Amino acid sequence: MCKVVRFAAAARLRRLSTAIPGPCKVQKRGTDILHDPWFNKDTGFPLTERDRLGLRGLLPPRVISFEHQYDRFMNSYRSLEKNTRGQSDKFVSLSKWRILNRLHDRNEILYYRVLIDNIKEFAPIIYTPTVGLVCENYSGLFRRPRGMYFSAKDKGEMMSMIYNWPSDQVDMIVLTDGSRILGLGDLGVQGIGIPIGKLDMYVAAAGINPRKILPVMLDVGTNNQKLLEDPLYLGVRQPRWEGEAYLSIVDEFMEAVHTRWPKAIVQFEDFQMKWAFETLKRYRERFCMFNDDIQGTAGVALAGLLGTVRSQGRPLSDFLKQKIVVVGAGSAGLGVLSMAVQAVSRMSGGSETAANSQFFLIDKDGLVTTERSNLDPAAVPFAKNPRDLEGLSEGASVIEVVKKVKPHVLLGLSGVGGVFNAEVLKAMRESVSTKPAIFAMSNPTMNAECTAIEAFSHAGENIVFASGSPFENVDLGNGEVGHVNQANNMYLFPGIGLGTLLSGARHITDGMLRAAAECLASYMTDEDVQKGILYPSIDCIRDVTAEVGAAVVHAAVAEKQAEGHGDVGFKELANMSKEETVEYVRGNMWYPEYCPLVHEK
Ligand SMILES: NC(=O)C1=CN([C@@H]2O[C@H](COP(=O)(O)OP(=O)(O)OC[C@H]3O[C@@H](n4cnc5c(N)ncnc54)[C@H](O)[C@@H]3O)[C@@H](O)[C@H]2O)C=CC1
Ligand SMILES: CC(=O)C(=O)O
Ligand SMILES: [Mg+2]
Repeated sequence: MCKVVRFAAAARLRRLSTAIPGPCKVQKRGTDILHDPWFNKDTGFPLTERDRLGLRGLLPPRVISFEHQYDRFMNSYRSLEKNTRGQSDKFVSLSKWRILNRLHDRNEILYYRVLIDNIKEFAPIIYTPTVGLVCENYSGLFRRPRGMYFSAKDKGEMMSMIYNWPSDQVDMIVLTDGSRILGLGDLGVQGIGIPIGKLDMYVAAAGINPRKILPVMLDVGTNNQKLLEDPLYLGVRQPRWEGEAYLSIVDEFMEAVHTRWPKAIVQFEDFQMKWAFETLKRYRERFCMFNDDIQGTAGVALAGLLGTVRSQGRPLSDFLKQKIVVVGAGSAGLGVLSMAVQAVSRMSGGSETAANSQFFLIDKDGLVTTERSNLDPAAVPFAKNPRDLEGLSEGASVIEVVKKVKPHVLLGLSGVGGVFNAEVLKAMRESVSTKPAIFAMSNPTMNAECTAIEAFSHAGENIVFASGSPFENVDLGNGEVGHVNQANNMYLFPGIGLGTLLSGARHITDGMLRAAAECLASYMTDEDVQKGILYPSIDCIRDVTAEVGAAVVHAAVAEKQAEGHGDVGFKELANMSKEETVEYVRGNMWYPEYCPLVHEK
């Protein structure tokens, strides 16, 4: 249950609301409006509006209400489900994505309404896992462009190109270079599906106005040979730019964006590790930006890790005693470790180096120690000194580490499906925890370190389980249910973005990110957490985002980062109580309703 009214119920209440939304100005007339998904209402244009906007005769005469249009769409969706029964999962998922995408291309208000009202059902289609399939097949699926594409060929042109985007105001940008799309690797230009999916989540969860979002692909080539040889491939056919050439392209993009929209927030998404860390360091003091894979994931994982302590019926201070094995030393795994180590050192009042002792890091070459040659600088703080290890050495395998350490938590961010095999999961039965936790956080589903069924059947029924992509709860066969949590950064990035926007902060600080994570960590009740439910249902995503957004606003005020937003200045923000801040954030969420269109020359 959400903290306030269940979101879906709230949405239904709004459907019944009789308040008429204010007018929207449109510079177009006639068919140009019907072809513009921002303004198109399909058969929903009232007759007076048809007269005013030159639409008479361009539509069938009957005016269909919004509710009726909504029901018609859902009926076609249900028919599609029925008609594709028995087909392959891939076929069914892509068919569902296509029907939603066609609506997105045609009528944004209706699209976002069905998305918001049915977020639990549609998130797995517009987001992980189906978005991964869409990216893999993007060149073949491509019908219409969405967002902007800046390529290596546009060097020197970006400052003017940015003005080709039709919206005067952009608040939220999600940017990728396609180099590490989920656990699917380098997908080049096809990775644009990720910014589109993430921004759909921004609209659904944070109520960012869809006219103020911008998905961006920075296409600097691809090292994916299969794509380079694919005649349908739509990206630049060249190996990826590297070094200074690469950075100069990203610099140019960031300058162009902030020249046109100085307050736009840029979320970096699915960059390969070296550029994820490098760009975060390069831009976080200069622009309002964050890296979701490093920072958003870290907060969601930390909230989950604190939840596992509560699930054992232990006080939070016991976090200092937890043994945690992280499998995957990439941008996500290292981001999680660095936030978790900071939390431990804050709780203990000790140094971050001392805090490291409870964490074990494993990458594709096994346990990471200081003996590793070519140790990545970002992993250095988490490398174990072999002197501190009893019976384990450099490169020890996952099973060796789990057997020896008997960790409270085994957390995967490796991008490799099945790494938590039956042997590893069975070894977790010897965990020192009363509720061993398995976090298989890699996406999409095929890349999860294990499935939910595997986890409950091999590691035991008393585990806590979380995955990055959704799995069904597991029937344990004894009348009990093994609860599946979705440990995905979607629980935080919308609130980080919205809170930053509404605070008017110029930068996203560690304190703002920490506030977001702590807010998520405290969202669930003790009763739920002790049942193994660490994260809220996705049905509550707007409510979660309102709380997280408010926590971010508060932190921005406390750190004197907030400059205010619109009519609400720093002083007003600083005078708001916690509840008032949540209401301020909630009240600024856009909600899809047809507005009366007024023609403006
Ligand atoms: N649930 C969530 O919210 C999030 C999930 N992810 C997922 O995490 C995965 C990794 O993302 P990044 O860290 O950005 O990737 P990355 O490519 O930067 O890092 C992958 C890491 O896994 C290690 N690895 C590869 N094979 C391994 C094996 N067999 N055993 C142990 N370690 C192995 C690599 O050495 C590397 O350290 C992806 O699947 C991504 O979808 C990423 C961000 C958020
Ligand atoms: C969820 C996410 O950001 C990822 O898998 O990369
Ligand atoms: Mg990502």
